[in-house]
Amino acid sequence: MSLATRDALEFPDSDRVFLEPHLPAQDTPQIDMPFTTLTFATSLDSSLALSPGARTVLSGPQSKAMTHYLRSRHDGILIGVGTALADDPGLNCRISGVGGYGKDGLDGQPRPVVIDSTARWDFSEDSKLFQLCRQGRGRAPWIITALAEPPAEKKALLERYGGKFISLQMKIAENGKYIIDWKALLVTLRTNGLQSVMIEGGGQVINSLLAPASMSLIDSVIVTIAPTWLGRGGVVVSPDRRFDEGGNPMSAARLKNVKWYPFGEDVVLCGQIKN
Ligand SMILES: NC(=O)C1=CN([C@@H]2O[C@H](COP(=O)(O)OP(=O)(O)OC[C@H]3O[C@@H](n4cnc5c(N)ncnc54)[C@H](O)[C@@H]3O)[C@@H](O)[C@H]2O)C=CC1
Ligand SMILES: Nc1nc(O)c(N)c(N[C@@H]2O[C@H](COP(=O)(O)O)[C@@H](O)[C@H]2O)n1
Repeated sequence: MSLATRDALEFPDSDRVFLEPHLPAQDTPQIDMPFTTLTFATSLDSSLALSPGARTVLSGPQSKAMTHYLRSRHDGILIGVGTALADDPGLNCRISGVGGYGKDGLDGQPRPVVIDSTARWDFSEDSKLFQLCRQGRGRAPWIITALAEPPAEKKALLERYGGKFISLQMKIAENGKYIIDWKALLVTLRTNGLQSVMIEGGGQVINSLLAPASMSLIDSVIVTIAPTWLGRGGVVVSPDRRFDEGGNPMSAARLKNVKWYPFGEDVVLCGQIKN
């Protein structure tokens, strides 16, 4: 076995079948917006991680391979800067047979996209993403920022690896935080060539995307549920509650066309957001 394939993950054809209806069609071009999949791994108490700074393994081996297969089926993979800071993630696809893992080029490798309104991610040549770029096993990130002029040094490093900053106008909330317009972001990603994007997290990204104004932009939801409780204090997926016309609380969002697939010790839930 060659060095290139020794650490590759296997995801058998038999496991791919159930995912197909939930994935972007391979031969249907997306015109204005990319196909958007919301996908993450959660605990039984809806936590993504033990704390905002903690890289936490939830997926078992089979669902981890599934996540990498999903990465191979999307042009882009989007996270918030909180995840970049906490995890120093690779955000590449390690399925056997994609570019860098048994094949030349970068075929099957998604474009990492990081929402970082104020360009606070202090990446360097040592960041995992850039190591993978040097090894021919991943693409350089696009960083979505509210700054019209991102820091020159970071810009130069990014561009050296084929990445870039994308400046996008963002509103500022009362608490001083930038708020992205999800539709504008997705249109921008499509304009930049991405036909499909998987949104992995973390908590702030998912909770804001599941707000009434943006949840309809999600085409597919694929969630891995791991048989563990992380306990209080974790990074929780729990969007703001909604209220009906009478002021009574109602669910924030609900899925339709739901399918559950046991996968190793985990269960994978697929569905679409109910409008
Ligand atoms: N289990 C899983 O599948 C995953 C777990 N995680 C975990 O999640 C944790 C990180 O989550 P969070 O701390 O919530 O950070 P996050 O990854 O959601 O990033 C938060 C930052 O992203 C930007 N951002 C997010 N939403 C925005 C919006 N609507 N408008 C403008 N900017 C926005 C802001 O700069 C914000 O500070 C990490 O511990 C990571 O390991 C992350 C992804 C997947
Ligand atoms: N699917 C899934 N299962 C878990 O248990 C996880 N902790 C995550 N986290 C996400 O994957 C990123 C790490 O990716 P690399 O392995 O470094 O490529 C991490 O940053 C989260 O986005 N996902």
